[in-house]
Amino acid sequence: MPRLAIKICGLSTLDAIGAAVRAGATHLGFVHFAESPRHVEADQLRALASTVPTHVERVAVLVDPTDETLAELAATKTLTALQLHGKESPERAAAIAKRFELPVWKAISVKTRADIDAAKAYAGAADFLLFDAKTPDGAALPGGMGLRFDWTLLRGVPISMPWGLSGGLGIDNVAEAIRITGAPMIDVSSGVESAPGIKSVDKIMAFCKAAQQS
Ligand SMILES: O=C(O)c1ccccc1NCC(=O)[C@H](O)[C@H](O)COP(=O)(O)O
Repeated sequence: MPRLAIKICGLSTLDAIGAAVRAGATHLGFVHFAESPRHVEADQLRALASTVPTHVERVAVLVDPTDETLAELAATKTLTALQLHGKESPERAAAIAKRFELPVWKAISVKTRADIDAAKAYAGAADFLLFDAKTPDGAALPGGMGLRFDWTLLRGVPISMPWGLSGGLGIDNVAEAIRITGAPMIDVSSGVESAPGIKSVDKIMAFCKAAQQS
């Protein structure tokens, strides 16, 4: 595993996947949430994820998924993790991990230090925490909106499990975000797009380069 893990999220084309892999992304994210401009159906996810080299992780991004949805995605046999981006409780996260036998990532919506502290409840229930910006009440999506939180909130916070930073990252701020937070893993979606849901090969390359050089 490289010093810094990089997840490019919301992929829906072979071109963008190829660029992310060539640029050194360690994780690729596939959003399965109908309201998202990045939504991919299970069949599309299977077709896309099956082209990804096995050394690159394939993460499905879901919002309060039912067991039926999870079963459909798990049946693609292409995933290496499930990212829960809704209001899933620690108990629900643990139940999903047990039933579907895949590592579970829990997205933690952050606005205040209390949100970060509350993430401790997922120790032993989830395998990975992804700190992302809290989207406003009534927002169309719980993620992928290019919003950032105050990164200094993470300074000096002991986090006892694997974790990553997300929310509003882009080519021009990713180095600063890593410097402030010490994040071992970073995740980006809209920061490498030319329009909502449209990934830019050039931006993916530039983002990974900026992160790797930080
Ligand atoms: O990206 C989406 O459309 C999405 C929809 C529903 C739930 C989560 C979603 N994205 C989750 C991610 O992992 C994003 O990469 C993360 O929120 C950061 O997004 P951005 O601020 O656009 O880089």
